[in-house]
Amino acid sequence: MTHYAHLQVEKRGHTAQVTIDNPPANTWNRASLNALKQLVADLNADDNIYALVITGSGSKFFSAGADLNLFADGNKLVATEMTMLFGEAFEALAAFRGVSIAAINGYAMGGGLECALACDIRIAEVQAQMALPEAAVGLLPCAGGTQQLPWLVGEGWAKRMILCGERVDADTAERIGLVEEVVGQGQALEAALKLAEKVARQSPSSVKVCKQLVQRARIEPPSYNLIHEREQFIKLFDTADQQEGVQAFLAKRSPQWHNR
Ligand SMILES: C/C=C/C(=O)SCCNC(=O)CCNC(=O)[C@H](O)C(C)(C)COP(=O)(O)OP(=O)(O)OC[C@H]1O[C@@H](n2cnc3c(N)ncnc32)[C@H](O)[C@@H]1OP(=O)(O)O
Repeated sequence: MTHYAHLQVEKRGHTAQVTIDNPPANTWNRASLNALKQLVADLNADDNIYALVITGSGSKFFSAGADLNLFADGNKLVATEMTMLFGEAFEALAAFRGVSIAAINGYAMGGGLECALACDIRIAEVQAQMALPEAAVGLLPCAGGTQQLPWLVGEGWAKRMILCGERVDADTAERIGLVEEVVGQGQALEAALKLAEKVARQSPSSVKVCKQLVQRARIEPPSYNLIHEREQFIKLFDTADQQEGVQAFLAKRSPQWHNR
């Protein structure tokens, strides 16, 4: 299997289990961001993969964000390169064809939280802590944080986190809509994999289009999207999965998806 720098990848059925593995804090650097971009491209090309679960290695960090050593000498070329790499990697993750689930097993800080924000669903362990603390070190969240966070938690909480450096615990994160589920210590991965199994019971053709429709709701007005929704519904009838889904239901059997 291809080597992905600082990422462990294991395919389990229809799910790709991805572990950010860059001790001690699972920080992001050039190699791991390039690897994530390549990995998502490879998973998009694998018809057997319907879901991606991403977590951090060890029990303390999901990811502490960018490796701050990269920004120590004020090099603008490095800043430009890193913000491009973050953007490309996390935009690729957000556009993943299937469903992405962040299993937040510890600190998710800065670019670590932004990685989770690029996923469709977030599950946090009870001891996890989340923050966008870039302003505390003279930076700003440049991997989607200023745009994604307010969408999920509203402008007030986003400003508390981005402008005041507030760190939220898992229960607060659930209350404000930053994560959808809180589980016990050491249980995020298992919970995420279970949810991924539910994804595998849905038609991958439907899931792909539904995800795009939901994401479009952020940028296009409902008047336009409602028309688009109807068009996409009709287009699904070109897929083998549509035929299979309805026929399996009527025949009282489990569907066998084709991903086309
Ligand atoms: C576009 C994206 C931009 C960004 O992401 S900018 C970076 C944003 N992230 C941060 O600012 C988080 C920085 N880290 C922390 O604040 C702390 O960590 C925590 C609160 C998360 C945990 O604190 P504690 O329990 O005291 O652990 P520890 O000793 O600070 O961390 C263990 C080792 O990990 C290194 N480390 C942690 N975060 C980073 C980082 N972001 N870049 C480089 N190294 C990091 C530390 O230095 C240390 O290392 P050693 O054991 O050698 O002393």
